[in-house]
Amino acid sequence: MALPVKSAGSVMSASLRLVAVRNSSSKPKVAVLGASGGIGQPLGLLLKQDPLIAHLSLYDVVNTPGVAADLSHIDSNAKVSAHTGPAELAAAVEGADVIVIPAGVPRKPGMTRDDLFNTNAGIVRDLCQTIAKVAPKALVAIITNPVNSTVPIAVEVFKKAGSYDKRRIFGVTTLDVVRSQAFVSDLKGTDASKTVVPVVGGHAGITIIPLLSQTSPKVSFTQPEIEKLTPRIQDAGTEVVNAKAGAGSATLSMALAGARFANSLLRALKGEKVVQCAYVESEAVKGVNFFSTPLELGPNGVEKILGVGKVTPFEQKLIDASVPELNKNIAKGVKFVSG
Ligand SMILES: NC(=O)C1=CN([C@@H]2O[C@H](COP(=O)(O)OP(=O)(O)OC[C@H]3O[C@@H](n4cnc5c(N)ncnc54)[C@H](O)[C@@H]3O)[C@@H](O)[C@H]2O)C=CC1
Ligand SMILES: O=C([O-])CC(=O)C(=O)O
Repeated sequence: MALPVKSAGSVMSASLRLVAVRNSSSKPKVAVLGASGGIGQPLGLLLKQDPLIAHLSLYDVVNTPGVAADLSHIDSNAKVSAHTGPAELAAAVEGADVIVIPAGVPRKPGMTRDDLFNTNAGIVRDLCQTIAKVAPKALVAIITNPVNSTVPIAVEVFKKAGSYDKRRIFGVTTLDVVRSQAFVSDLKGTDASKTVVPVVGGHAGITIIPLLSQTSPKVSFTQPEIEKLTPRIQDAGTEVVNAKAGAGSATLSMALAGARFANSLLRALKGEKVVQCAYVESEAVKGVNFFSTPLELGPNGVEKILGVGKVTPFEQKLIDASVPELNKNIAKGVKFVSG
C-alpha cells in the first residue's frame, strides 16, 4: 500500500502535503538508525509499506533482530535486514539512498529539547562519522533532538570527513507541518487531507514558525486565532510529552512525518520535483546559516531553497526572534564537533 498521495492547489502545496540520489539505484535502500525505538518501530512499519523501497535496513544498539523478523512477515516487497551495534553500522548504511535517524533519548516532562544535547549529540556524531565514510552520497534525514543542533553536528562531521554536500543533510521538521495542518483543519473545518501549511525556522519552541498566512487552500484567521494557534503549534511537542507523562515524546505522529519525508526524498531521487520543508544549511534568512523553509527536492537532494515567501509583519517578527536562538543552538552543535 502506498502512502496516500494528496492533491492540492499548487505544485508546491501538493508537494508540501506529501511532500519530492543519490546514487540512485533502481532498487532504493533506506536505512533507519534507531529502528527499535518508539519512533523507529512505527516508522519501520510505514516504510515497509512504501512501494518505492526495495531494501529496508534496520539498525539499533538493541532489539533489531526482533523488529526485523516481525516486519519481514509483512507481505510487501521491501526486503528487511537487521544490524545491531556499532560493528554492524557500516553494513547497515552501505549503499543506502536515504538514511533516517531517530536514534537517541526523548524528553520527559519539564525538559527542553536542548536538555537532550548531552546524550544525543554524541550519538548523532558517531553515526554520522560512519555515514560520512561509508555512504557519503546518501540523503540523511535527522529526527534526533535537538534538531537545531544535531544537524550542524552532522554537517561538521561530514566536513571533517571531506564528504559534505549541503544538499544532502536534512533536519526533519515535517511533524511541525503535519501538526499545523491538523490544527488548522480542526479549527477551520477544512479537509485535513488537502490543507497545506508551511512551517519555517527550526524545531524547538519559538524557532518553530507556522506561516498561517500561506495556508492553502486559502483560509482567513482573526488575529486572536493566530495568536492562539501559533504557540499551540510551537508547544505541540511539549503537549505530547506532558500527556505521555514520562513515557516519552511523540512517536506515532513522528513516524508518519518521518515516513512522509523519506517518501519525498525517494520520489525526488527518481526525478520527481517535490517541495518539502526541512531544516538545512541555508541563506534564506539573513544572519543565520541553518533554517527550515520550503525546499525543492530533486535527484541530488536540495535543488532549490524556496525561502520564506511573502510573510505578514507578525510572522516576520517571529522569524526575527528565532535568529538569535537558532544561532545559539547552531554554535553549540558546531563547537561540539570542532571544539
Ligand atoms: N524531529 C522531530 O520532530 C522529533 C524528534 N524526536 C526525537 O527523536 C528521538 C527518538 O525518540 P524515540 O524514538 O521516542 O526514543 P526511544 O528512546 O523510544 O528510541 C530511541 C532508540 O534509539 C536507540 N539508540 C540509542 N543510541 C543509539 C545509537 N548510538 N545508535 C543507534 N540507535 C541508538 C535506542 O536503542 C532506541 O531504540 C529523540 O531524540 C526525540 O527527541 C521525537 C519526536 C519528534
Ligand atoms: O517534543 C519533543 O521532545 C519531541 C519533538 O520534537 C516533537 O514532538 O516535536
